[in-house]
Amino acid sequence: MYDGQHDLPIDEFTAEFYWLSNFSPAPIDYEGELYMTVENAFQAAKTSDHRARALIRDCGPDEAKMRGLHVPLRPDWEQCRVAVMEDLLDAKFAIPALRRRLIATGDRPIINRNVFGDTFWGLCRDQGRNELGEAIMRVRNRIQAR
Ligand SMILES: Nc1nc(O)c(N)c(N[C@@H]2O[C@H](COP(=O)(O)O)[C@@H](O)[C@H]2O)n1
Repeated sequence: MYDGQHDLPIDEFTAEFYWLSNFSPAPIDYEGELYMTVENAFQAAKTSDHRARALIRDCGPDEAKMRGLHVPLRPDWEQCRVAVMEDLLDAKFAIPALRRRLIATGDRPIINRNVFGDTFWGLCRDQGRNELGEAIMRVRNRIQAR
């Protein structure tokens, strides 16, 4: 039966779609260390400083986001950050329960709409690249193609 939603964009990573947020629980391995969310792993990936990584690993995702602002950035970060994000999302959506949820979104556009001005990873006031949403959709495409 048509549920009226199959082609509607998912455009907020809140409430029933909070699991799409990088801040939602998703234990993943990054370079041999366990991180409890994509956000923690992503912020740690910005740096090769082991002490900074450890501090980012052992806190919540909001704190990790803050701590990631102050790490010594690896020199190639601008060039590799989208690929790093996509690798972490591959790991997140390899978790069976999350993979099932992602598959259930079918072909719905996924848009990281936000109010905090992030026009790289999302859309703010209808402006932006939505790199996070695009990366999640590429992960979904790969899963669906298997
Ligand atoms: N909660 C939150 N506040 C902001 O101000 C943000 N820009 C975001 N975006 C998320 O932050 C991650 C990327 O971090 P960098 O800006 O590259 O350091 C990514 O998870 C975005 O979705 N979130």
